[in-house]
Amino acid sequence: MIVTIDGVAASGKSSVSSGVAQALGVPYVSSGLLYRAVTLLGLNAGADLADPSALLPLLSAVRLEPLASGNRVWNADHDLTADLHSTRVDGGVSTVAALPEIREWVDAQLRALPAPLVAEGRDMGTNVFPHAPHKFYLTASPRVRAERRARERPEDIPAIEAALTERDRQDTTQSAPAPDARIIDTGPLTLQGVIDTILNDLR
Ligand SMILES: Nc1ncnc2c1ncn2[C@@H]1O[C@H](COP(=O)(O)OP(=O)(O)OP(=O)(O)O)[C@@H](O)[C@H]1O
Ligand SMILES: Nc1ccn([C@@H]2O[C@H](COP(=O)(O)O)[C@@H](O)[C@H]2O)c(=O)n1
Repeated sequence: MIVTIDGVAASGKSSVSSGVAQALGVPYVSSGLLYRAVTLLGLNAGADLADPSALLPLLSAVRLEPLASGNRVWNADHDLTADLHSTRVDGGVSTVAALPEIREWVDAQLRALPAPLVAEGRDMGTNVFPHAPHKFYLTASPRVRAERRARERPEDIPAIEAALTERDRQDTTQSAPAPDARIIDTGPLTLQGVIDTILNDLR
């Protein structure tokens, strides 16, 4: 069984997926972490983030470890996870994610993972696991999402909102909801409310 949870930046995908996965007793995978890892390694290597031939050689030892409690991304024996959610990575990840060769590499990592699984990202329900029986798509207004993100990163809310809106724009190509996905506006809901909405659907 595979559950896909897609949505725009900071819509709650990771937090909701973690809660759903823990309730189901299965792992969840945050596909965005793989794109973030490619971006971080590219930045650290001084590589052109638009050049797949500069990025792919950096990925030979990268692997994602999906756990019900959270994901970890390793480069050989170096845990990258703590460095993946930063404004620096946010600024380059959409450029990396636009590369077909990188999307192909990420998709292969994801499809190699065993079911059952909760998979979150932008295109889990449309491209990576199109035959998943349960698909959800999370939305919320840019301002709501910025206010939520501001609680994690002490930055100016209008600046966060502008950055999220720009990332949404750059991600448009891969971010459309699957036609058979249930769309959930998370704005009026608490985090637990979104998790419960999905769990009730799965019963
Ligand atoms: N329904 C909700 N109500 C209140 N806070 C929420 C809700 N959903 C998520 N949050 C909070 O919003 C923040 C962003 O959530 P999360 O990181 O899960 O989003 P995301 O879609 O995975 O983000 P990104 O796309 O950047 O990876 C977190 O602090 C999370 O706890
Ligand atoms: N399935 C996906 C997941 C992510 N991306 C790109 O990665 C960026 C970071 O994703 P988060 O979920 O951690 O915000 C995102 O902005 C996309 O550029 C993707 O293309 N496909």
